[in-house]
Amino acid sequence: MITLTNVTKYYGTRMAVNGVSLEVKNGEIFGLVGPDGAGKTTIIRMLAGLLAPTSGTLTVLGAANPEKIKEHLGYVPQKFSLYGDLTVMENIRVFGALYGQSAEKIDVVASHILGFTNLMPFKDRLADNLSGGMKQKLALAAGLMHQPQLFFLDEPTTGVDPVSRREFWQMLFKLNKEGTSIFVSTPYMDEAEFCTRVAFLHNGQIVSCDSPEGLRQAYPYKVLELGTKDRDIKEHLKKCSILDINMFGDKYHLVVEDVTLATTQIQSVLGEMNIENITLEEIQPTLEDVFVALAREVF
Ligand SMILES: Nc1ncnc2c1ncn2[C@@H]1O[C@H](COP(=O)(O)OP(=O)(O)OP(=O)(O)O)[C@@H](O)[C@H]1O
Repeated sequence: MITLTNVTKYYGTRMAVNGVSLEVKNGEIFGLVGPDGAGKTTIIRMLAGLLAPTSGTLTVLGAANPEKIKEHLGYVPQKFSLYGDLTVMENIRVFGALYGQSAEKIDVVASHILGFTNLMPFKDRLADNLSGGMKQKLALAAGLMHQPQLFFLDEPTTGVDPVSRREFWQMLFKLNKEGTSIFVSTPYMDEAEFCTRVAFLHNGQIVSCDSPEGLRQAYPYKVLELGTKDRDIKEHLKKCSILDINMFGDKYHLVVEDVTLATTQIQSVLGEMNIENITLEEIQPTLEDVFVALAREVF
């Protein structure tokens, strides 16, 4: 469905994408995950036919130039422009018309898509008056008006609240189940869990690419989760056999090689300091743990 072979992209002298090769299969929800500036937008724009690689080759739905098959591609850019002074339905109709569909077809597809995205009750609301999450849903709806086979979404949930993010992903699952392949970029590690496969991008390079389960299995360490109200924990645990300490919500994830040794050391240190009411248990590494470790190796 998508292949990239040794694709590099420069903007002037700045290298944004550095020798990326990957393959995405029909039916996937493929996630491109990485921090700001990693090169996610550049890759998506090349795949959507809006930018040409500086070197390397790519194919999308078998075409070497995605521009030629754009009627089969959907693309929701990071900053999607809706018409703020038009209603939800009017926006949808405009995007349908842009793709050259007849008025009758637009009405049929619009009803389906507004139902699908739960936007029907808001069809007469001005786009400017929608919440951030609803604006993103409208962007998705607009991008679906020509019923693409392959859908590119560039950070569709950035700046959207956690509940709306979940709803948005439910929609992507539904869309995928109906047969649309999805290529989505996100800076949120928790969203990587929702993808069939994930490529972690760092400084324009793919550092790792696998299923969430595969990425977790390749993780070479163990993770202990420590719950404590103490906020100087890094300082206290300096002498323990811990490779890295990262905060996750109100807990700490301690990266260790030997769970038994580290547990004994941590309990002893915290006991000596009279730090009480702690919880300490080994947990499955999250993808965030995996990516933090990968990023550390790269830095
Ligand atoms: N038009 C441009 N001219 C020059 N440099 C650019 C241009 N667009 C992007 N870059 C640079 O290329 C690199 C990759 O940018 P890109 O937008 O693809 O990353 P990203 O992962 O999508 O990040 P973000 O979420 O911040 O957009 C960055 O260093 C960025 O500053």
